[in-house]
Amino acid sequence: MIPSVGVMRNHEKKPVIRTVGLTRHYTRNKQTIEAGRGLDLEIAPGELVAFLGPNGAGKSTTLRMLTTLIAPTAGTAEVAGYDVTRDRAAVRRSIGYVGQGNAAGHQYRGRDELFSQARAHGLSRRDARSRTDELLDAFDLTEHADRPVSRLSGGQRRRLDVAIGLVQEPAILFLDEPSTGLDPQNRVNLQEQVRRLNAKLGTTIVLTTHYLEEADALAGRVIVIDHGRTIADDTAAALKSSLGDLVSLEFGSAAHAMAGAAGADRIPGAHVTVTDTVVSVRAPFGRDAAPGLVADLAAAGTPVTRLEVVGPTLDDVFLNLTGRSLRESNETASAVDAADIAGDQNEGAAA
Ligand SMILES: Nc1ncnc2c1ncn2[C@@H]1O[C@H](COP(=O)(O)OP(=O)(O)OP(=O)(O)O)[C@@H](O)[C@H]1O
Repeated sequence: MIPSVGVMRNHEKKPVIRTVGLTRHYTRNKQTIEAGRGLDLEIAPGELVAFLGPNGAGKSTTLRMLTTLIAPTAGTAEVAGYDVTRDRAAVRRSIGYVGQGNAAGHQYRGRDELFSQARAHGLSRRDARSRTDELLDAFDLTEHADRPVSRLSGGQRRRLDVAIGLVQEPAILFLDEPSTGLDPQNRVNLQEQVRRLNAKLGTTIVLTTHYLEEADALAGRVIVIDHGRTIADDTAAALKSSLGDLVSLEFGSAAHAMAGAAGADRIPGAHVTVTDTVVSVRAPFGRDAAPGLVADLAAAGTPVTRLEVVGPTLDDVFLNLTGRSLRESNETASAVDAADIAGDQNEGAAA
């Protein structure tokens, strides 16, 4: 059973993000694209939330509405108590936002970018300098800090982008695919920074990702988005445990496999499929049930010749919900021509 959608976990705290029926349509080649379809959402202060979904699911669109960069077609959203349509300036003052592109200007040094951001947010020269050094160090950028941004690698620029988003220690931080373009080591480094910010300062963080592992490892709450809709909303652990383990049993013959399938069917909540001599069983607590099942089948003269138990991944959760693999959906969607949508990307960007 998939847990409730759009439920705020901490009911004692007033939500800092609340959406009701949040909807966004685009028109492309005279066709309407429903990038956001009636999102109802409440996020409490201090939550670390990942929007997980394949390319084109509507994650960025949702983030761009919440950060006032684009206007909703319908529905409402409040961020930090301000309406994203009526109080855009107040919303912007209350948040940090790191978009998908490299926001850092090219002619400046990374150090200067950070320093000017810190000054722009009201820090004294001394504090701005120490904040700059702290962020350069945190993102392993110290040795690259005095090079023009144009000469940094894509991964280094991405880290600088995120560092810039963290300068003013916002109460609410939105990160649009912060890890894209980073190598695994820098990805872990970034995740560590995000986690620390959340834990140390209680910053509410909403990030988008199509990395299953990232959502799994980092976020306290995973909101799975597909075709502009929320299709699941819970902790990664709860989403996975709702699905259960996958137990594969191999037999010496197809007849034994049929007997195995009948035995596996008795496991509570089991979903059993048979392919030739292999029986696949998806069941909550399948791992715990497997030894007993194997023993029973051996005693009945239909022994298992090979056993494998695999815990569920978030990809399995997505597959179960949509009938598609998240990984494959990403690959397919990546092939779509991005040039088509470049037209109104910047709509509403000027406050
Ligand atoms: N400016 C635009 N004009 C027209 N269609 C758009 C525009 N921006 C997004 N779309 C479409 O809206 C849908 C949702 O896009 P969105 O960028 O929100 O998805 P996403 O989940 O963030 O994907 P990704 O992981 O690739 O960033 C897609 O079908 C996309 O092609």
